[in-house]
Amino acid sequence: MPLDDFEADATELLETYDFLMKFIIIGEAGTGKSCLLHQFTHNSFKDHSQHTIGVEFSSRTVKLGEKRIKLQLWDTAGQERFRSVTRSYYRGAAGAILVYDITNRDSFANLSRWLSDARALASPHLVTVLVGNKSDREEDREVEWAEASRWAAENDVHFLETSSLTGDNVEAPFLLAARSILLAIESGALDPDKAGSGVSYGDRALRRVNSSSRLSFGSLSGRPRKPNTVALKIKRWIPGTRCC
Ligand SMILES: Nc1nc2c(ncn2[C@@H]2O[C@H](COP(=O)(O)OP(=O)(O)OP(=O)(O)O)[C@@H](O)[C@H]2O)c(=O)[nH]1
Repeated sequence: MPLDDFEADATELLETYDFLMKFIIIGEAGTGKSCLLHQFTHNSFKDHSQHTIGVEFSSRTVKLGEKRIKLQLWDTAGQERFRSVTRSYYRGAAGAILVYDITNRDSFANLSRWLSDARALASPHLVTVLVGNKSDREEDREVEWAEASRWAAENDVHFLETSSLTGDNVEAPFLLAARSILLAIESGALDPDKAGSGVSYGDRALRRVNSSSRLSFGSLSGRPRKPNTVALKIKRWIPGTRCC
């Protein structure tokens, strides 16, 4: 294959996706949200992490089965003084990664407040994963795994522990949330076409429609999309002539 073709293919693979999902990362200041996200997006520990000011954005595309999912990741500041700003980013989130620090009991005690805020403001189908971070500091543990697991079950959220320092389990919360959201789409509980769902169809899905005149999501969605939502007409206008 000529090098140019190969590069075009590689670029296309990197940039195309089936679904775009909005995620928020929330929880008390200092629990390791930014470091968790940095491990997930850069595969390394973020040295000398500073408090987040307001909100920071990053993204990563993951593969679940045949589906490519682009995750839009909004890392929010945990400090109280930014709360009104950060809350405004909850709107339309499909997934929430709710982080506490296993060595800090206060960060666990405040979880209910974070969760109720997120549920009030994000997508009605919000999928939440509770993350107990800093699992590498076992000797300083203040929150037992069993207690957190119980809280998660009572509040209907997924749960796992991670270490942003060692990288242990850092991909799991994001993949778990994305998978739950995909299942909700498949079951018909979540409609990506609906405003505020926190999910939208990606360019890969659209391109497949353009090339085959029908959408193929395999088992993910049996419902065909309206053709007029994907047809894009571009008319060329030459200066000096009448347009259209
Ligand atoms: N040992 C250990 N330290 C961690 C881990 N994750 C983060 N830290 C440390 O915890 C501190 C806070 O990390 P951040 O990622 O900045 O915390 P944050 O939740 O984003 O804080 P805000 O932006 O203020 O909300 C930093 O000193 C990190 O080095 C971890 O998994 N293990």
